[in-house]
Amino acid sequence: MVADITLKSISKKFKNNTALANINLTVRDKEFFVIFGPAGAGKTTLLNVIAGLYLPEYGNLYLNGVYFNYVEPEDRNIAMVFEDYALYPHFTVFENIASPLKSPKYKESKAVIEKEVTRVARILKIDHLLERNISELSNGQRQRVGLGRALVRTPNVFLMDEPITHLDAKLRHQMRAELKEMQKNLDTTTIYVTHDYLEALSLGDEIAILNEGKIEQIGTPDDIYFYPHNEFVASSFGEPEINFFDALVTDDKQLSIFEEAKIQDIPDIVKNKLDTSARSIRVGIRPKDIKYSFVKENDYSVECSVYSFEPLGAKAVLTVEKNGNQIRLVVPSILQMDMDQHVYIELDINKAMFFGPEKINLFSKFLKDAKGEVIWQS
Ligand SMILES: Nc1ncnc2c1ncn2[C@@H]1O[C@H](COP(=O)(O)OP(=O)(O)OP(=O)(O)O)[C@@H](O)[C@H]1O
Repeated sequence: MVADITLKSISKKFKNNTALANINLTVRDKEFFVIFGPAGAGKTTLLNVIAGLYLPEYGNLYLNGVYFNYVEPEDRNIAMVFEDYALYPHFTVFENIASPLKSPKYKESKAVIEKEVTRVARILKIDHLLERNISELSNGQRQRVGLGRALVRTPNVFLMDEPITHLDAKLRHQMRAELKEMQKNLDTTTIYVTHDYLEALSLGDEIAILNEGKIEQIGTPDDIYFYPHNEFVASSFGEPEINFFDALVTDDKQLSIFEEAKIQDIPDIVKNKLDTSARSIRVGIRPKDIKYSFVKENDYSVECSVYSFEPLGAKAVLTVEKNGNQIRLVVPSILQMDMDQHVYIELDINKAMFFGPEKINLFSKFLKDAKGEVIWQS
């Protein structure tokens, strides 16, 4: 069953509040497509538009190239999985998973129901729990039953809205791997909403980043992490967050970030993009790409003072202060630094990203035309 979905110029308002503004995207058949964004970005609204629960004010939806704005939700063959599964608590796992197949629309035979429920329960590794009541399950097991109930219908498309957000960290990690494998086995187009960047990077074949109802970028996890289109995307992916520095472009096309220290020669490929007339640029460097030392090692060393030191197992997040700005680094946790202690840092300019006017990455591979349609992505 082929299921690709295209959204063209979709807009949706709630009174005066624009929840979605000119959304253009294509989800390819059998793709695991992630919609990522902060609270209130419009993620759930977008799923609801695809499911048919909201009609967009403007724009068209296509399923396999066929216009489907006015197809009723129940006729779209789209299964939605929410974080809150609303299971029947007094029924068994089997009965819960089987329930969609007993609805007037499907009314499957007993044999078909038995086969389908067993198939799905095996994929979700809950086949040993089929006779248990929902009230006797852990939260993680309940979430799987909820997924199972969506899976038995073999829909064209799955829509999943933060289905594992409230599981504990260990189980979430495990479920991430299982969801990915499950999707491969099921061979079904999946659109998955999350505000967790690790979930987005590990699950998505492609990720759309939504912010204030607009698409900031669409791309593969590598595109998003290594070529973020703008500062918003760069700062949304990575923990601790990427550091941004204001830099001055000098006449000889070098960069100056700190008065007291030089910056290594920037690569020619970057020089060619720099505009000396603009004079200022923002440099983004991830915390793992800044070195520390306790003595001034060379002309590139910048003296800072320790603002905070957070041990996180083997690694620690060291925050230092320079000229009133905070800079985050990842360091080994055995270092044990004291507040206000002096340290030196060195930026690895070869790992830096460069953001120009409008906070756009000079090396962005994400281009849109005047109508907001993506015209090029590597
Ligand atoms: N039924 C509604 N009536 C009025 N405003 C709404 C309605 N649903 C959503 N909104 C508004 O639309 C915007 C987008 O909301 P939406 O729930 O789609 O965001 P989200 O990205 O899913 O957020 P979250 O991660 O918090 O669930 C928000 O400003 C929200 O307040």
